[in-house]
Order: sequence, then C-alpha cells, then structure tokens
Amino acid sequence: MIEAWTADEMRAAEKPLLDAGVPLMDRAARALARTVLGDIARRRPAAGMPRRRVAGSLGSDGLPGEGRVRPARRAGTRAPARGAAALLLVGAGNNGGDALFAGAHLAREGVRVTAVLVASEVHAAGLAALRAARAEVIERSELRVPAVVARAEAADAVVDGLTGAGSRGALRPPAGGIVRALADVRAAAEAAGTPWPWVVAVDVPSGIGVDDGAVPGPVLPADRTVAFGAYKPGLLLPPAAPLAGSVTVTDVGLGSLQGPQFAGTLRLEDDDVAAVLRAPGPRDHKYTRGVVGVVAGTEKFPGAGVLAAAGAVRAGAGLVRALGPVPVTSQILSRHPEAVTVGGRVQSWVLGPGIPSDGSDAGQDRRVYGALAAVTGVLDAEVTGGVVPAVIDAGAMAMLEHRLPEIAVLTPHAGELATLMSGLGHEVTRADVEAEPVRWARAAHRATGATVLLKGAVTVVVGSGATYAQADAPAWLATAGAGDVLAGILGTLLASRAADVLADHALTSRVAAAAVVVHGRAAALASGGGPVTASDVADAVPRVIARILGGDHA
Ligand SMILES: NC(=O)C1=CN([C@@H]2O[C@H](COP(=O)(O)OP(=O)(O)OC[C@H]3O[C@@H](n4cnc5c(N)ncnc54)[C@H](O)[C@@H]3O)[C@@H](O)[C@H]2O)[C@@H](O)CC1
Ligand SMILES: [K+]
Repeated sequence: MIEAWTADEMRAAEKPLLDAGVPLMDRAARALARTVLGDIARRRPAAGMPRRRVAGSLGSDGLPGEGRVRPARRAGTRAPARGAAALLLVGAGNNGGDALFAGAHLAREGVRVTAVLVASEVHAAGLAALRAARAEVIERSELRVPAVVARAEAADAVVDGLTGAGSRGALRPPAGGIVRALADVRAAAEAAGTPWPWVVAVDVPSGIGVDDGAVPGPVLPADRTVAFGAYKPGLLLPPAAPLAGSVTVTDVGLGSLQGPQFAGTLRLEDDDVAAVLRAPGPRDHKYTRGVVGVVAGTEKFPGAGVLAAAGAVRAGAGLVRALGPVPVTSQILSRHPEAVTVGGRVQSWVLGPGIPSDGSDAGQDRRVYGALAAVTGVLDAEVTGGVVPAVIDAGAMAMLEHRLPEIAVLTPHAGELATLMSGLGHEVTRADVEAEPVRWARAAHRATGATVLLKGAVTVVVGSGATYAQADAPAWLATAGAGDVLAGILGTLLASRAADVLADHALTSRVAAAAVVVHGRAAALASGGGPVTASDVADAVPRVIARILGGDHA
C-alpha cells in the first residue's frame, strides 16, 4: 500500500525529529544526490565512447547535429557522472535547501553544477555548502530566462528544487516564467524526438498542488521525483500525478501514518488486492462465491452486455445472471454459456453498461429501477430479497431517484460525472472535472451517498474513508467496452465480498480500487505494449488474479 502524506502531516511527523536534532535535510540531500548521480551515470555513454550525433538536434554549442543522446541502457555499463553537467533550480524554502546541499555533493563527485537562484534569499547553509564545493551560482539579479533555458539544454540533469511541501498555488514569477519556458522546450524536444536532460524533481514537481494534485500553472514534468519520507497526495492524484515521472521514496525515518481511520490518499499494490480477492475454499459453492446480476446492453448495444458479463465471469463469479431482451441475452449465452438468463437472488448488481439514458429500452430501464430499489432499500426486503451492493454505470446513472448507500458504486468518466453533477444542480463541465477530479468525485459522493469511481488515466475512488488513486493501466486501455469489463469485474468482487461490505460500507471503496487494479493489470498483460480490445482484457483477468493471489507480481 502506498500512503500519501499531506504537507501538514509531514510537518507534524518531522517536528519531533527536528527537535531531537535528526539531520533530515542532510539525509534528504544525500539521497537526492545519490539518485541524480545514479541516473546520470546510467544515461551517459560509457567512458571513452564517442558522443553520437543526433540529426536535427541542437548541441550545447547551439549548432545543429551534436547532442546528448539517450543512450540505450546496456547491462553492466555504468559510466561515472564525472564531467557531467547539472542545473539546479533553487527556490526560497527547504526544498531549495535540499537541492543546494545535493548540488554540493554532486560537485564533489565531479559534476559541473550550476545553481540558478530563483529567490533573492535561499537556504543560507545550503548556499554556503554549494559555494564551498565550487559550484557556479547564478543570482536572482542576474537571471535571464533564455540563458537558463540554454543552460538546461546543455545539462545532463535538471534538479527542480523551486517549491516543495510549502508550495502555494501557481508558481509566481520569476519561477513560473522559467518553468513555463523549460516545459515548452521540453515538450518541443519530445515532439521532435531530440534529446532533453533528465529532470529530477525534489520531493514534488514544483507548482503542483501538493495535497490535492491540482496543476494551477506551469510545471516542469519530471522523469523522476525523489520524495522525502513518503509520497505526497499530489504524486498519486490526477492531474498532477503523471508529471512526477517515476517516484522514489527516501526513508528519512518518519515511520508510517496509516491506521484504520486513515482518510488520506492511498494506492493499492498487488498484496493489498490479494487481501481483497477471495479465493474459494473447499466448502464454497457457486452461491457462496457470489451471484452477480447483470442488467447491461440493449438490442442496439448488445456488446456492452456481453463485455460486462465477460468481466464478471472471468473475475470468478459463482454465477452470473444476465437479464435483458433476448437479442442481448442470446449473445451473452453464445459467448458465456455458463451464464443464466433468469432472475433470482444475487449478491451484487451490475447496472447500466450499454443502456442509453434516453429511455429507449423500457424493459432494461424497468430492470434497472427494480434492482436500484434493492440497492437503496426503498422496497421491502421481502420483495427485493434484501439490500445488496451494486455497480451503477452509464445509463443507470441517469436513473437515480433516491439517495444511495455507500455500497453502490458509481463508475463515471469525467464527462458522465459532469452530467451527473449538473443534473444535481452543480454547474460543472467535463473540463472542470478533468482539472479537479478528486474534488468533483468527493462532491458526487457527498451529493449521492454512493462510492464514486471516477475513471481516467489515474482512476480515483472516493467513499467515506480514504481516497484511492490507481494508475495501473496502459493508455491502450482507453478503448470501447473497457468500462463494461471493469463494471463486470467489480460486480464479481462486490458479490464475493458482499457480507463484508454490508457489514462495513466503507470497505466498498477498497473493493472498487482492487477491481481497478485487476482491470489495469489485465489490460497491461493483454496489451504487451500494443493495442488491446476489451474482450482481450476480460480474457486476461483469470491469469492476473492467479498472479496476484500467487504473489507473482512480476
Ligand atoms: N518533511 C521532511 O521530512 C523533509 C522536508 N524537506 C524539504 O522541505 C520542503 C518543505 O520546505 P518548506 O516548508 O520550506 O517549503 P518549500 O521549500 O516549498 O518553500 C516554501 C517557500 O517557497 C515559496 N513559494 C511557495 N509557493 C510559491 C509559489 N507558488 N511560487 C513561488 N514561490 C513559492 C515561498 O517563499 C515559501 O516560503 C519539502 O518539500 C522537502 O523538500 C527536507 O529538507 C528534509 C526532510
Ligand atoms: K520541487
């Protein structure tokens, strides 16, 4: 489990250590320097190898044709970092202090270090250490954006120490202008396939919302972030999370926060998913393993019914009841003969995939309304068979008439969440949701009572407890029908855990996050780096579950 700590939690945790004289900044800076040195060494050509010329790129002398290449990684070749160039971007706070002390270590290792002071006052001891190591310093009064950009282009690594846990809002000038210029040049280099230095963010990429993952202004995307003590929420949450690159957490001795009441930001790892999955025991039979009722697909869109059923079947449901018009159920049966198409008791519902919100299939709408009555408990348990958890997807999200319990999981993407919230009287657009996904997912949870699973490159799941942020899927998963498969997988996990989530509704979000992991891993396995269909994703689910349960996390 990855747990993220807010800026306040970090401060509270570090205070007793700092009071006791624990040299946190020294530990942080050493770890940062080690990581930068390792990265530079890995990325440089082995000593004595000629620098390759890269067509179309500008060299450090500004002439075309010579550039640093991203050399292919070759096992066993770890060239030293001596002679490499590093540019430090240094802000006013301790984040800049980390960068300065790390810069001093780098300089002592033979790296040519230039520190750009973006504030008139920076960490004094850090600056003294850097000067003592004979690094070059560009003062704030000498700052010229084009010159900083040229220095960055000539460097092997850029270390972003502008702001950290003390960051507030969009980066102000001159930091904002420098970062915008660097981010533009980096984007242009990436588009053209030309080299660009390795960017290491200190603690967080400067300018992100540390606690909420917002991106209120310019941010230089990092290749790596060296986080001190713990992840920060902004390293896990969209839209900021992808700007962090790969995250390395350095243990500075802060310990762990998480307890049963933890209501912060979490990311499940495979071990946590294994704890949610329920492998059948010798006494289990199909009814104890969980029966999933699927109301998905219409005559016009039968595929969604097939895919939702596929997700449920492949995730290991004891039984799938697929309900709908004959053109839908016959297709489901032809693909999944193990499903049944008659009603009866279920332990969870999957409602809505492939059902339009225009009321064009009265029969499916009626089935959805009936199931929703079982989920909300508005109808007597004698009629409905009792309250059960549910996945409420696509068209079913337009059929909500009553407040939902947390055991109901809404599964919108950003556009659907905007529609849902607009229907509830909030003025919000898809772009608003994309800019602040967690804020709107939380608003939707408050407004509906349901657990909200907001789909995206980073999927967030919000209930009454922790917020889960999962980034397990390759971008190839953005394909038609993928959401239907997820709904089916989640239906099965909820059915297998029905008794637990009914006893503790707050568990629903963790089960939902586990389904997101299974879905993402299945997509990665099926994709193998190439295109993937929703059917392929469903087919890969049994192998992924076997790997997760078997502790094989490769
Ligand atoms: N918590 C820990 O255990 C450790 C924390 N350390 C470092 O300390 C950092 C936090 O230090 P600080 O509290 O000094 O915070 P920052 O280093 O984020 O600096 C805050 C200062 O940056 C400026 N600033 C804030 N928002 C800005 C904006 N939008 N545009 C321009 N300037 C802005 C302000 O002058 C503010 O005083 C962490 O991120 C980490 O790098 C490490 O040194 C040691 C270990
Ligand atoms: K930073």
